[in-house]
Amino acid sequence: MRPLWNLKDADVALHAPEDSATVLRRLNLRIDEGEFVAVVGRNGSGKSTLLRALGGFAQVTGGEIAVDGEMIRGVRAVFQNPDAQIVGETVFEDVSFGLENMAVPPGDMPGLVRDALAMVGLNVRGDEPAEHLSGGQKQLLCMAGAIVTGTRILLLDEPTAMLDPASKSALQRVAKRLHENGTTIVWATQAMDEVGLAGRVIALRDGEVAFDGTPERFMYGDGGEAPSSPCLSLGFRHPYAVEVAHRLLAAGLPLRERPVLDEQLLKVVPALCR
Ligand SMILES: Nc1ncnc2c1ncn2[C@@H]1O[C@H](COP(=O)(O)OP(=O)(O)OP(=O)(O)O)[C@@H](O)[C@H]1O
Repeated sequence: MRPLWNLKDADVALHAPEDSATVLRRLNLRIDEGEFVAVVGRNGSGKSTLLRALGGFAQVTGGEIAVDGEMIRGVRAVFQNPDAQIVGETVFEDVSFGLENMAVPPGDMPGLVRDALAMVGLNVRGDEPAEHLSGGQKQLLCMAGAIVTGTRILLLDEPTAMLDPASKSALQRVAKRLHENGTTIVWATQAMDEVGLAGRVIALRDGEVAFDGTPERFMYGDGGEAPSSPCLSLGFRHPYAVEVAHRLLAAGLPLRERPVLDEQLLKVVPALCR
């Protein structure tokens, strides 16, 4: 696969080297086109800084970061604080901002904006002032503004943090669909129940990579039977499906798969009864 980012011994600081301490140290990571990567870690571990570095918004102060410049040009990011990203006065103005930059004909914009709003499940009028939206609705608005451009690379920083369960599921489905259509997604999260959406987990601890592997290995470790895992070592709890599976394994039941998502657990358990 085509590498989009290749970090070699990269140190990353938030601002110019002279006024900011290094946040990420000696990162060695390669992320390829088409990957869906979950970036996890406790508060302050450096998830947002990594996304900023990938988006070109943070300083690489040591080592190197090689990027596929042509692909990266279209990258779209949704960061944690939606208020800092909303640029339009109304919903329509905000979502269409990226289209204006791409010189999309004005006549095409209403349909594209409508589709993006429907896709993220934000049911508000186009002329609604953006400042009237709730925190979660603003998060969905930013997501609509990111996907309306048809971007092939999405950087999402805890995009479901402010969402109710239905909106959270809807946004996860959107990400899944975009990924199936080839979009590269880097998704920072603290919600262990969404780690299984990704094909790869990068866990950060104190600015360093503490784990890089599949969601299954993150939740079950290398042995699979013991109730310990990189997930627990990093201070997180197993999501429901993993907790149940660990208990079934501890009870001696022969699970053929290692579920990470609830829907995977729902397939594994009936197989035990056959
Ligand atoms: N604007 C800033 N100025 C100075 N230090 C900052 C700034 N933003 C973040 N930091 C520091 O950089 C480190 C990493 O922060 P970062 O936001 O990348 O972590 P995070 O894993 O995304 O955290 P969270 O889960 O709380 O969002 C922390 O030690 C934090 O204090």
